[in-house]
Amino acid sequence: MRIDVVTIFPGYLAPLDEALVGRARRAGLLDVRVHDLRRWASGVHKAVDDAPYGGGPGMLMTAPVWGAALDEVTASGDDDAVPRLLVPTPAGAPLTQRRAAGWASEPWLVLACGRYEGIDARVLDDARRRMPVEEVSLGDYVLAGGEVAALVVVEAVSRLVPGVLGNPASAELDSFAEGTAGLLEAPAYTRPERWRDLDVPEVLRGGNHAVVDRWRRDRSLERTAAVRPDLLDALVARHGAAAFD
Ligand SMILES: COc1cc(COC(=O)c2cn[nH]c2)cc(-c2cccnc2)c1
Repeated sequence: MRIDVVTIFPGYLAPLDEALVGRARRAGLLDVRVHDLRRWASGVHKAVDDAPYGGGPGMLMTAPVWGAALDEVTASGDDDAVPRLLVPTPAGAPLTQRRAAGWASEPWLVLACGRYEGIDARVLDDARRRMPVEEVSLGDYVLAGGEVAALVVVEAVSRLVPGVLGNPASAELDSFAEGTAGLLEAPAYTRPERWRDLDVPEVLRGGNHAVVDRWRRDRSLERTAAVRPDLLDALVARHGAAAFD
């Protein structure tokens, strides 16, 4: 999978050289390219922003700069390959595991990192004429730019790309993955068996997998009911009382 990230702060994407994503890049599983948007800005100041029409606070990133950048980045694929353009923004649809899983099977993603108050709307309108475009929100808060959100999206997607995770089964049992039917993960333990007078639950130290699975399911239900009752409502709506089996 190829992932391009366009930003005025390339250094913000340095963590993509580290750990899971860094290893996957070096193993040739991911082709991640970071581009400095100012490459496509003109003039001595390489301006990428201007005042919003209609007034309002702050500045917006201009269409000509983004248009030139996306034209070059999205034209650099094999033959006539077309990427999916993802734009982190508070005005986007929520990032979910399901959406990340869908993107993990795409051959090519481009992430556009907004700064200031955002990007001239015509940039996405124009891009939609040539490629799929999705706006994605990490949550109901405002960041200073899309770079941190891009790191989240790249990591959430990359760990689902075949071969990237050493143990693919762990992705199956993520919270929110289909494998756990949308419940939060149960508390987990490892050695030592006793630590600061706290013991690992007895049931986990036995070998009975059916009993362990039941215990984990019960703890997941408890935890989900306590912190995410909305997920439980969705589960019951989907499966009825069988959700608690
Ligand atoms: C592309 O347009 C954007 C992008 C971003 C960066 O992303 C986030 O903040 C975010 C992504 N998920 N949740 C939050 C921020 C603004 C923005 C800034 C100030 C006022 N209003 C909007 C605009």
